[in-house]
Amino acid sequence: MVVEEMNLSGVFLITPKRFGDERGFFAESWNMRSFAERGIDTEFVQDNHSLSTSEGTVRGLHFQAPPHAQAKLVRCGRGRIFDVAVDIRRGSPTYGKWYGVELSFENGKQVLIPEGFLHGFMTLEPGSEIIYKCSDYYAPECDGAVRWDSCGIDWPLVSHDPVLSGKDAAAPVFSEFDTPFQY
Ligand SMILES: Cc1cn([C@H]2C[C@H](O)[C@@H](COP(=O)(O)OP(=O)(O)O[C@H]3O[C@H](C)C(=O)[C@H](O)[C@H]3O)O2)c(=O)[nH]c1=O
Repeated sequence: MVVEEMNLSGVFLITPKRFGDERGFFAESWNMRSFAERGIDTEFVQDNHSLSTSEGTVRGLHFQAPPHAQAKLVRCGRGRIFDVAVDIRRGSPTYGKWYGVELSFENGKQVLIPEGFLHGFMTLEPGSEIIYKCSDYYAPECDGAVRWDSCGIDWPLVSHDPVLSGKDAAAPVFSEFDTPFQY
């Protein structure tokens, strides 16, 4: 397993080892002990799985506010996505900075996004699925969102306007957003 810390402190790119043979491959997608040995000791309590049927679907940018803030360990089980994290911890030296990476079934990469970050992604192929672990349970009363196109993110170009949920289309822009997180 290769673990790299990204330019946003606390955001890690993880590439589990794949054991290939004539049947295909095997990989440990998460192992608490192996991750802790590499400095990632986040405890997860919920696993999520979403399918986006269209290329150019954007889900995000979302967060859960304290006391139910979530760290997430995100991987792409089918297809390809551009996954993004944005630092929204007031007082952070990287406040408002974003990090994006392509996650795919092919590259098997995962991204660890700490509490205090927005998370979102754009699908780059139809039928893309993400599977991601969360460090706290779903708490709709703490759910929050910022408009996907208001943080200066260099999203990949797709051939049409993004497919968005009503919630995401109506989310506030970053400049009008009052973060609940303190660095
Ligand atoms: C997140 C969540 C949702 N739901 C229910 C609530 C809705 O009835 C339905 C769809 O929820 P939503 O439209 O919020 O799903 P996404 O737009 O994929 O939201 C997620 O997408 C971004 C990328 C994230 O990082 C978050 O985990 C999450 O906000 O699932 C649950 O029952 N449990 C949950 O943990």
